[in-house]
Amino acid sequence: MFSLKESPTAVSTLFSAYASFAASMMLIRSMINEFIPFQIQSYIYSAIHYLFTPLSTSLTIIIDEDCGMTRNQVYEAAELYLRTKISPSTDRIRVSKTPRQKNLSFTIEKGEEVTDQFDDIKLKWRFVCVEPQNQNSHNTEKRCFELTFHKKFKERVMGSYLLHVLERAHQIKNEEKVLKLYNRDCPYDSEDGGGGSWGSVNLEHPATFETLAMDPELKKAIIEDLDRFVMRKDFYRRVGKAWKRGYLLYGPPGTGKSSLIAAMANYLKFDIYDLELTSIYSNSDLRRVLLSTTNRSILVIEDIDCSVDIKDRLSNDQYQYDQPHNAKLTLSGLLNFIDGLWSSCGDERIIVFTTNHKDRLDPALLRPGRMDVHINMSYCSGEGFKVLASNYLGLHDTCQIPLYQEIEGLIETTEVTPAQVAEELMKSDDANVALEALAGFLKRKKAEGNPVKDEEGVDNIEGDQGQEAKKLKTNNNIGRIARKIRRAVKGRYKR
Ligand SMILES: Nc1ncnc2c1ncn2[C@@H]1O[C@H](COP(=O)(O)OP(=O)(O)OP(=O)(O)O)[C@@H](O)[C@H]1O
Ligand SMILES: [Mg+2]
Repeated sequence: MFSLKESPTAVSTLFSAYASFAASMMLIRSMINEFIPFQIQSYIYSAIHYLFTPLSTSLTIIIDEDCGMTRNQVYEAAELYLRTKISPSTDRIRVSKTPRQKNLSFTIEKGEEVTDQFDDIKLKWRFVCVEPQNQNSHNTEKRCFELTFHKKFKERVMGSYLLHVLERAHQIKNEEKVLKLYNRDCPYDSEDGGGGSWGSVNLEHPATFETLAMDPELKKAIIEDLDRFVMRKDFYRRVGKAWKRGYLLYGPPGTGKSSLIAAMANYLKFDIYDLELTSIYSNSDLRRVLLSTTNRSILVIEDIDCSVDIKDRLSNDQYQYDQPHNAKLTLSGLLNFIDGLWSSCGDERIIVFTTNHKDRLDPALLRPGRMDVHINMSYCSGEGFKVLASNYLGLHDTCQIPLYQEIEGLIETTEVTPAQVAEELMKSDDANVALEALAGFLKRKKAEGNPVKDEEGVDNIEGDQGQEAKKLKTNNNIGRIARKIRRAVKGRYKR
């Protein structure tokens, strides 16, 4: 060992050795350029490069922005994923926001690196942009991500890690998605497309399954049904059915039918298309409107019993669809129409009909198998009141409130809708005052002689209508309906 300080002669020897090595390399290079054909030169250079470069232990995956004409989904996923990995050491960050995004989004700038850890694997991401060489060319810059890691983790990165990136990106996209409420009366929004027939506003309905006052069993059954539906892509494909599901929500006004639709949309992150059948004048119109709806959406037709006059308007259309000559398009015809369209071009579609009068519906619509799930949205129950008291007054521990127990008893025997209960609870921020108001309201209702439920929750209306009303209005029925739905759903998927 020697130190440079101690031995100036050693330094000069080192420099002269380096100078003669550099001179010989230049000589060899100029001889190669002079005497060896160009094609062979590149082989020689790559062989020299191979000999003098130490064997690399790392592997780099290139993820280009585009694959041919289409966007590379892995690139898109990486872009979203890396937003969550920006660390304090990152020097430059880009910020953006589109109308479809709830929050600002941050991305790394070109040349920046981000590190990640997946179990015991250390990974390094780099964002690379290559400017077009010719400034006048129409080519835009080429962008890609480089993902570098130790070679020994190749299998795990290619399999589990990249899948993890895709899944996480999907979650982020869902969390950030601004849901849209499409309506044909809303002003047309060019950014949202919709084939020119739908306008849209942001869906800002705050209803969620947590805030819905419903029988807990029924709520659970609906959530399970939705979960199963979205996970059954392969099932629908295998059995050759359109990947869609129909719900019929029925019950008196103010029982939460529209709120349930909003809760479903918020839960699934599906947009809502609110279709007024009265605004449709022909089959071709209907087809155009339906074709311009997107996948992962809920098509809602409210108050379907009030839309019966569609029969006459649709029957005059010159483009009769799947209908015998002179036949009128019925509600079931409309459903066949939708089925036909969606089995050829729609995925992950939910259709919801609502009505206050199930008894007025076309029997074809109520036939088993027509709408997949029938949900009775009924009057407020004790369980429903609990949810509303917690939502509106923040009441959780209610054992100490005698008035609360009294109200629970009154609600079980009086027909009040959740909307009416909510209105009373909003009368004061003081829980006691609000509960007083509600108790007074319930007592007045009872004294006014509103149909009162008997012990089994069946009211005392007589006659045929009464029979139907009994089914509609029975609070205690909800649990049974929930069990029925579960059984029906299980049976359906077993088959
Ligand atoms: N089950 C419920 N849970 C929580 N809030 C409810 C419920 N039902 C009604 N509400 C409250 O009452 C309001 C009206 O309810 P909603 O519009 O959902 O009723 P609806 O059944 O669709 O009525 P309609 O038959 O008139 O369309 C809601 O904005 C909500 O505040
Ligand atoms: Mg409604």
